[in-house]
Amino acid sequence: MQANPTRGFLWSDVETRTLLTIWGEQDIQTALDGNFRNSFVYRDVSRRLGAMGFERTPEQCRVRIKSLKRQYLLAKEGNLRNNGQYHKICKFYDIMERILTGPAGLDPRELMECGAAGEEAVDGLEEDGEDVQDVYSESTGECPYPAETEVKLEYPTVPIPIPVKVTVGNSSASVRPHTSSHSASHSSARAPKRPRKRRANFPMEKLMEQFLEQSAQAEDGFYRMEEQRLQAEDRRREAEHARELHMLQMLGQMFASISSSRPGSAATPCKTAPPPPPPPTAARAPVISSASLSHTRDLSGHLKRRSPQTDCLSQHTQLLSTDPQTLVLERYYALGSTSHKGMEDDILSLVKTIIPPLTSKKHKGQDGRIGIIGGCQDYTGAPYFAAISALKVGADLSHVFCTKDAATVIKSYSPELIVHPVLDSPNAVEEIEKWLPRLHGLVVGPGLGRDDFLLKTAKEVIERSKARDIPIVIDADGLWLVTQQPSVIQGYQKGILTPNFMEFTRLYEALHHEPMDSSDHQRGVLQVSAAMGNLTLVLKGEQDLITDGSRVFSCSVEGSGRRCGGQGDLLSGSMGVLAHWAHTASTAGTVRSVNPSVVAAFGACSLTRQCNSQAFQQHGRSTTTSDMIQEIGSAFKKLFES
Ligand SMILES: NC(=O)C1=CN([C@@H]2O[C@H](COP(=O)(O)OP(=O)(O)OC[C@H]3O[C@@H](n4cnc5c(N)ncnc54)[C@H](OP(=O)(O)O)[C@@H]3O)[C@@H](O)[C@H]2O)[C@@H](O)CC1
Ligand SMILES: Nc1ncnc2c1ncn2[C@@H]1O[C@H](COP(=O)(O)OP(=O)(O)OP(=O)(O)O)[C@@H](O)[C@H]1O
Repeated sequence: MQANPTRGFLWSDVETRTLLTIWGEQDIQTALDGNFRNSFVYRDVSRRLGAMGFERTPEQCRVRIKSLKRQYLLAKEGNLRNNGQYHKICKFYDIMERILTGPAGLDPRELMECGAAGEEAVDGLEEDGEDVQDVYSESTGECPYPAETEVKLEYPTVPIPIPVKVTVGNSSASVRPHTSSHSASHSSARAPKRPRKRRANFPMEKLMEQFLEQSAQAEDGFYRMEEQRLQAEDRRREAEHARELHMLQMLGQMFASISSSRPGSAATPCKTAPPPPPPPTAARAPVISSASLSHTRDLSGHLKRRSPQTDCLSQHTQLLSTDPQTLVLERYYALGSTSHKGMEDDILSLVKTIIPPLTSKKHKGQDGRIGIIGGCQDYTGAPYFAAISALKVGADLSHVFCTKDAATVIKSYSPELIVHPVLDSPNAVEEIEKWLPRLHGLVVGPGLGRDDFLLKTAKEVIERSKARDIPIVIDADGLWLVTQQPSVIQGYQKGILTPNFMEFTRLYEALHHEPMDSSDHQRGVLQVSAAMGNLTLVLKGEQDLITDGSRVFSCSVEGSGRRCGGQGDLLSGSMGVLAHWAHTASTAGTVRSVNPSVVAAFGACSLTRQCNSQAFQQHGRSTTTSDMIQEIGSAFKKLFES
């Protein structure tokens, strides 16, 4: 996804260039040309800009263009006079020049003669005070270049000062550059009429030029200060986050040492998972001294061969680790996948570190925009469950890309969802791709169905999302697609598969061409993950088994005996958000030595099970997925915010 580094009113160069490219398009220029009511055109500009990954309101686009035009006109003036300073005044001079003087563009002389106010008029919108020229021309009704305006006065012959009022914000200044008698006598004395004065000699123009230059400098200065303020704010937040992380790490160390000193804990027979086959791709962030590695360092630092038995001792060696996160996870592996309250608490504390703080400094969208690919005539509930769960977990916006006939139904379930009826349209991929730059996470499969065309579309969307480095959770019918064509997601480190037992069996058999040994799920998940290029995999069931091919984590937060359709959709929708948060935290260095996809998967499994438990306490046998969704808020708080 194209990052938008701009904040608030600051425009980055790349954003400005994108805006100019859009604004310079023939249809936009034609629509603007001579049109006084142009708000609809800027709505289109804003929409196109959005599609390129930059969120700006139509008004922001309009004001920015005005500002650029003002700089361009000023620079043009300088350029005409060959003082060579034009590029200093207008950074985007060349682009503006190309647009405004190109075959479809406006004649810049025309702009200079008449000012830009006409073209920039907008339905019912007030001027913003930014464009001094426009304000000037509006307040005086004159062209902003007074040298080009002939002033003809016949009476009186005594000198009368002509005040020129320049209004900026609340301040105004009266400038008396010349007197009427002076100009009147000059104009009447001349025969034949003198050619137009050179504008450079006209004091009013100089004044205006100076004024505009100063205002451009002030504007730049303001943006610079604002940028610095925001950077300082970022640094403060990062420091705060690092402090919190440090506290958590200390807690992790405490847990580790308590557990290792617990009588008999080191002697607990270890249920070790067998080492997985070597991963097909050079994998991920190092998961140090994993039990799956064939070597480890002993106390004296020598490399020695490791047997499965020595894994039982890893609780001791891990205490030497300098990285508390590694230390915590290492212990889980040593304990195998049996449910262990301490283990779950510890890994939940890692999940806590990826959750973005809620602050008033953020704007809508920053905590996540999630897309669900699914929803067809037969299945409208599944995509709804996934999308609403993403919102309830904390995503800011949730999009559903479904077939036409499913769209109205899904919309009617919830006004909170943004529903695109595009999945079965002939240009579905292009329609969806337009939104990809704005999405932070994708969930493919809930209610997708198995229609060939829809699966082909889903495949193409996965490919394009991978190219944009978007975390992708694949569930339900998306897994059907993966079973047919594993390469679609193989080796993609931001991919997570969430099969139920049935889906897992299909996948296993497709990859290994032999029946699965259903007595050893741990071995099975390690094999499938490794065959998929160390993809993160969640086998849902009585315990959810989570692996990235190097170790297996088990989530057995207490749920209930109630199974009903849609629980898996709640899981995949919430995982979409957590995956985005986890990868963001990983990029920021908050999650180290841990596969962020695994952290996200563990968080989503815990949350789903907690929701199930809470809903069951209230509704018992009649618990449905909707009841579980109602519990997301309090379950999240209980698990991750207490
Ligand atoms: N409200 C909605 O709109 C919902 C729509 N949904 C959507 O439906 C679509 C198809 O999904 P799916 O899960 O029904 O299809 P699939 O994987 O072929 O399973 C078929 C058969 O497999 C079996 N089976 C399943 N789980 C098993 C297990 N753990 N262990 C053992 N066996 C197991 C079981 O066989 P049975 O018990 O009947 O013999 C089951 O009948 C998909 O798009 C999904 O998103 C759902 O999200 C629900 C809510
Ligand atoms: N036997 C079980 N005991 C406890 N919890 C379970 C059990 N099976 C599933 N779950 C919980 O339900 C979640 C969803 O698993 P499930 O097998 O229902 O997925 P699914 O079949 O893909 O769901 P969907 O109906 O949405 O397609 C799991 O992550 C787990 O939390």
